[in-house]
Amino acid sequence: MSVFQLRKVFRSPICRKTASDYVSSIRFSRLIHSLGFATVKAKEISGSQPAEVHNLVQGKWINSANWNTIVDPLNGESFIKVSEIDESGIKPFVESLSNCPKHGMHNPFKFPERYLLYGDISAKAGHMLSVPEVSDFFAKLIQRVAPKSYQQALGEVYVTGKFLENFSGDQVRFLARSFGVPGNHLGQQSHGFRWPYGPVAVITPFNFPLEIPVLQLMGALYMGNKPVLKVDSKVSIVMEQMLRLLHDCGMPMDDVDFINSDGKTMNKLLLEAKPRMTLFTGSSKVADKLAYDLNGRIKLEDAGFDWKILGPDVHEVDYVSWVCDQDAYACSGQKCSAQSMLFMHENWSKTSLLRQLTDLAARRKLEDLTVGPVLTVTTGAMLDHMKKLLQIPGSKLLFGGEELENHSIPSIYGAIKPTAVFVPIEEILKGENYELVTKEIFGPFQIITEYKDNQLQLVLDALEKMHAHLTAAVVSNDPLFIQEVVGKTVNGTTYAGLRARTTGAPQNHWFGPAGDPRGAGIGTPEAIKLVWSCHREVIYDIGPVPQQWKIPPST
Ligand SMILES: NC(=O)c1ccc[n+]([C@@H]2O[C@H](COP(=O)([O-])OP(=O)(O)OC[C@H]3O[C@@H](n4cnc5c(N)ncnc54)[C@H](O)[C@@H]3O)[C@@H](O)[C@H]2O)c1
Repeated sequence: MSVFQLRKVFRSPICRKTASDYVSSIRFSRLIHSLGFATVKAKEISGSQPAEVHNLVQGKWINSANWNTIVDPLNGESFIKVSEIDESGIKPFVESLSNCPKHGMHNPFKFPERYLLYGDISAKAGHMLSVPEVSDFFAKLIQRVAPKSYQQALGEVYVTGKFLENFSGDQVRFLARSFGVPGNHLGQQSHGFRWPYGPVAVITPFNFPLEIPVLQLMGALYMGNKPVLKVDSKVSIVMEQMLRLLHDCGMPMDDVDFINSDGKTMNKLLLEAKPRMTLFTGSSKVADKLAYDLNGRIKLEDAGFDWKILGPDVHEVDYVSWVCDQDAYACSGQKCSAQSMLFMHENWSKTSLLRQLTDLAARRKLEDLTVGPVLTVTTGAMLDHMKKLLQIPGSKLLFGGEELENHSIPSIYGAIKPTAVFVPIEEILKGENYELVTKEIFGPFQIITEYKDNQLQLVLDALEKMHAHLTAAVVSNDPLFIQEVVGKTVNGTTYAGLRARTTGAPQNHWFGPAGDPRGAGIGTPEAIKLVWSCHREVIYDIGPVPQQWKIPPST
């Protein structure tokens, strides 16, 4: 949008309204036409009525000649056609990013009205996601492409809506709050500002098709950047629809570019367009490649091998068993925060915990998607991994370890029952086993081990050797135990206390890895400021020069 157009928008009566005026004025019409933005019907997408996903660049929805067909993860039908840009088609995206200067679309000295615009857009979009018809639409659309239970999918929409509500009104401008420090003499003051990077890129994976891209994209926009967004094509239909909702809520068409492509094409786009910052959420392998290719101009939310320790104090076995089951197997274990390893104090082995974990896992079924397709690991790969683990002395299969029954999940995806393999703690630490045991299996799969009172150091040694430090849980109400474990570990999102869990990335607390200077965060004001802005100091020194001042000797 040009300066002229922007001024026109802000002189328009709509822009003089407050966000809440606007929300109330649209409430009635939204209830009737709340899906006016949508171009697909979540439930009706099928092999005979395939949906189409388009690209957005320089303010226009475009197609390429190249259509990637996505198969329904539940039955293998070709149900979505994604218009994918190949390497020959990236020019408009490169040009679009290049048109954004380093100082961004807005900053505290340029178009501050846009902070308010994004407060308004967030208010409207947050409201839209709270309309049952709209939240149901997104929950069902998420379920179609990243199958998970309705409650898990709706949870994703809820968190996204609450996040948007959090940044309504003046909250976007408060993100860019500056501070001042008095100087050494009259007229001098230093001011610290949050400054945008300008052209940026957001790359996100398949498992949270709405929450991760919306939270990161909006953070980028709030701070004044111009993002190009790339979501895994398997699920990009969700963000395509969400962008249409955001446009409906007042987001200027040319503020965000949206590209569907394979990883290689996106990599090329990044090398040519040279975004000043890239936020990558996905596997550590791609993360490390991009960190190298982009000379470190990147922030990462990468793999999670997340652990939970059950401390020596045993309480509320039913509750803790239920949380363990949810952490390991909700969304078929495809949360980056899923519990990958459970360290159980021997006191817990004497309780019904393991039996309850077995029973809770057995309740999960394909019909309600409490267990379902695994989108990045095949059944064969998961079962092979299990077989390798079972060769470790003392290891045993606790439950699962079989393919799901009566399913039509295509063989490119995985379909196994929730699985737990026990491996003795002493064996985990052995050099020849450690890498195998701590390999992230992005599916319903966990390792369980046991430690005795005098073996806590072995547990801490195992944690010290891990390379990913995303989430963790210390299940204990013993403050000295919590202190010992939290003090000797680094995970970025650590829950401590009886109700501790590993999963849970709501909008109200920081979520992200620690122990890596490239680590990003998501969700909170601190995460947005860290990832999407840099510090700029302006030192005002306006004088006056003292009377009688004379040129001093050189120093
Ligand atoms: N830390 C977090 O917050 C978080 C959140 C979700 C998922 N994850 C992690 O993501 C992984 C699962 O997702 P995945 O297997 O689909 O990840 P992935 O790394 O294969 O893909 C992630 C995204 O990167 C794109 N991509 C792939 N190669 C690329 C390249 N060379 N250049 C640019 N883009 C490229 C993909 O198309 C996709 O959109 C797991 O390891 C999981 O732990 C982490």
